[in-house]
Amino acid sequence: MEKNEIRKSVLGKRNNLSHEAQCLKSEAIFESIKNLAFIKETTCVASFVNFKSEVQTDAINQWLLDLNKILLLPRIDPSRKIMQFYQVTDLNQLIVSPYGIREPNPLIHPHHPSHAIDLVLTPGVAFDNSGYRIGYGGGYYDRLFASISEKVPRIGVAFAIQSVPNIPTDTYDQPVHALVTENGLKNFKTPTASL
Ligand SMILES: Nc1nc2c(c(=O)[nH]1)N(C=O)[C@@H](CNc1ccc(C(=O)N[C@@H](CCC(=O)O)C(=O)O)cc1)CN2
Ligand SMILES: Nc1ncnc2c1ncn2[C@@H]1O[C@H](COP(=O)(O)OP(=O)(O)OP(=O)(O)O)[C@@H](O)[C@H]1O
Repeated sequence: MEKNEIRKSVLGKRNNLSHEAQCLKSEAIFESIKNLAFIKETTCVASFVNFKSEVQTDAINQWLLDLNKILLLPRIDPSRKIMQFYQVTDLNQLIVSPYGIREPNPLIHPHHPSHAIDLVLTPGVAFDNSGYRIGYGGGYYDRLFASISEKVPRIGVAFAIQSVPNIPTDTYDQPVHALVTENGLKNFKTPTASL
């Protein structure tokens, strides 16, 4: 299947999860993330704010804040095709962007350089058995991963129904090192992954 077909098919399945199933699965994913021992060693975590039928991340983000992590959330500039991270300390201060994602407000949230990130919790539409991912098609995470060290752990956060056997790859595609779903954490055999 081509990327676009996979994107459509997985989004169809994800949109079909009941609200209750989404909540329960998101809670299970949060529990798995809490059990990741190496999070203790991180200072600066790039996370995301769920939109549409994605895994709900507010509880995860609040937990990171409660642990005194530097929490970075993304904001995109679609005309320049760039994504930047801002430090957020209060999730109530996010503002809704024109395409409907809650994002940091650059007027009050400090911009943070991406080289300071030491863990990336990564959204996605589909992930395959090697860690390759399909997102919403902007290439924002591919560009982020190309610009930071490969040693920085990148963990996909998704429902198990978003796992697919194989995604066709282009030269710019960047895999995640692991995927956390409601069934737990799965590590991929990537050259630099060591979780
Ligand atoms: N929760 C979350 N935040 C995220 C991402 C994500 O996947 N999930 N992103 C991951 O990159 C970035 C946002 N990426 C986006 C990419 C496309 C569209 C969008 O509205 N696309 C149009 C079609 C655009 C086109 O192809 O012309 C649409 O879906 O209608 C929105 C956000 C940063 N923040
Ligand atoms: N490192 C890069 N430099 C420049 N352009 C890139 C880079 N990586 C990806 N792109 C461009 O981004 C576009 C979208 O890529 P792709 O369809 O793989 O996005 P995606 O992984 O679904 O989206 P996202 O990462 O935003 O979730 C492609 O047209 C590609 O040319």
